[in-house]
Amino acid sequence: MEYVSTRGSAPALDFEGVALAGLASDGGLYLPRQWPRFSEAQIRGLRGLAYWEFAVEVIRPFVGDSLTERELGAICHEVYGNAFAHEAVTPLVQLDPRNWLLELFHGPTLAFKDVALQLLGRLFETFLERRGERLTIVGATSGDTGSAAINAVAGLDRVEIFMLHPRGRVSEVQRRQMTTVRAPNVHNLAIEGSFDDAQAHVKRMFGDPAINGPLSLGAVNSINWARLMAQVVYYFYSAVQLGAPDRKVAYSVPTGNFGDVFAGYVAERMGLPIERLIVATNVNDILVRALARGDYSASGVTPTITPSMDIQVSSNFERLLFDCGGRDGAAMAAQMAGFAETKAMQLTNAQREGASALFRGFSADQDATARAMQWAHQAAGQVIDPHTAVGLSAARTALQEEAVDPSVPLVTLATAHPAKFREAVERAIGVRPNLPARVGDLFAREERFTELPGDYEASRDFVLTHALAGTRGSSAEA
Ligand SMILES: Cc1ncc(COP(=O)(O)O)c(C=O)c1O
Ligand SMILES: N[C@@H](CCOP(=O)(O)O)C(=O)O
Repeated sequence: MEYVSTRGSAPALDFEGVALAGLASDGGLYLPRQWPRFSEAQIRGLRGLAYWEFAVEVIRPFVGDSLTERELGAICHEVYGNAFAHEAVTPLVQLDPRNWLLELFHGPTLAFKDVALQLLGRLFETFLERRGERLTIVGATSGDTGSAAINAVAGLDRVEIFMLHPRGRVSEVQRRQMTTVRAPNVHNLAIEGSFDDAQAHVKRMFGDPAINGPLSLGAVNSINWARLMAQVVYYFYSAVQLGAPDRKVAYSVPTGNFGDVFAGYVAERMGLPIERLIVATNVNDILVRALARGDYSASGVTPTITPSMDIQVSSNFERLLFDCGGRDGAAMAAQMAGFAETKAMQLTNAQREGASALFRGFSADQDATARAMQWAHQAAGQVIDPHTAVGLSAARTALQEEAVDPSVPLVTLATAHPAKFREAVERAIGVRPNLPARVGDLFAREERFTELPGDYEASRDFVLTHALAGTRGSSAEA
């Protein structure tokens, strides 16, 4: 399998190269040159497999020669046979005759990010060991990617991780899950600004020879193709349980960086009968506007009770625009250069038509989010987190507005455990969810992180000096 950049000028790479490179050298994002296709018979053949076996089947075409069959099987078995608290890994829960939840929060850090990052950690280990190399990971988080990535790579000999989060804009549980990890290869940086600022710094580091040269940088954000690949698996797993390929399925996906919902798009491209993908956002609704009117223009980020989705520049939207817009790398590079300058762009007709064939966008404000938490609790006895509630609110709106075929099951992705956002949950439904025992004594452990100003150079220079000096774990002053 060969991967190409959305901006056309970076070298094509194999899976191992893409997993280690993160962002392409031209600033673009890697995608498979062609989508692998599963026939209906192949999809039917997945029925009855355990999650880890599903993962092997769905992931295999993307991995190509980078892993042997035996290596891929061993990694998937180790990750999905052991690291999750539910035997089904991502169980389905029925809410009413039409609505389902796909629970993605049974991993070690209680959010959907674990599903991919537990795998990515093992892939890094395998590839770096094989090459005899080291990797400096730079990541940006609005809370969940950071904790899941740190959990996945803490203690690995060949990896050093620097995680930037926007100071004061993640939940306390999310922050503690990052800052109480004592492994010497983990560095937490709390920067001034929003998640978008942190993400912009990280992307800039990949293109900055002052740092990506002396250090070999790697990514754990969804700019890394391997993240999305692992997320495709649970679309297949859930759709097959609900009757695919003989029955269509629709999904509502709480969305920020457009990674999770893009994985649904990939599943559809591979032949899974997905009838509709609902892009559910909070009031930071650039994606809803883009899908409705072709207007992708970023304004400031409004803090909400769904902080992980307080995002206005959605990395993976570029992957969709590239794929729907005719895969023209030069045109995509020009379009993204315009956006970098003006923070606004208009989708082309091809991009709009391509996207609207499958996607619809709906946003939920704070009241609608609280109402969805209340409905899930009262109607189905389910305590859900506010991000999931944004997805559920959008799902219910989509049904009312007939944006989804009434005969297909509609699955909302439950992206985080309610205990990660227990203040917001308690305010909405009067129930304070308990933290599962697997997160341990989170509130008794000492926090360690470094506060930095919001300028790019402060973050870059911190990473550079600490990684080059090899002072593992020294970012622990605060
Ligand atoms: C709990 C939660 N839900 C939803 C999202 C949005 O997912 P994506 O960024 O893949 O669109 C995130 C963060 O990314 C998250 O942490
Ligand atoms: N909500 C995310 C933001 C980063 O998204 P990613 O999927 O690109 O890693 C977070 O929790 O950090």
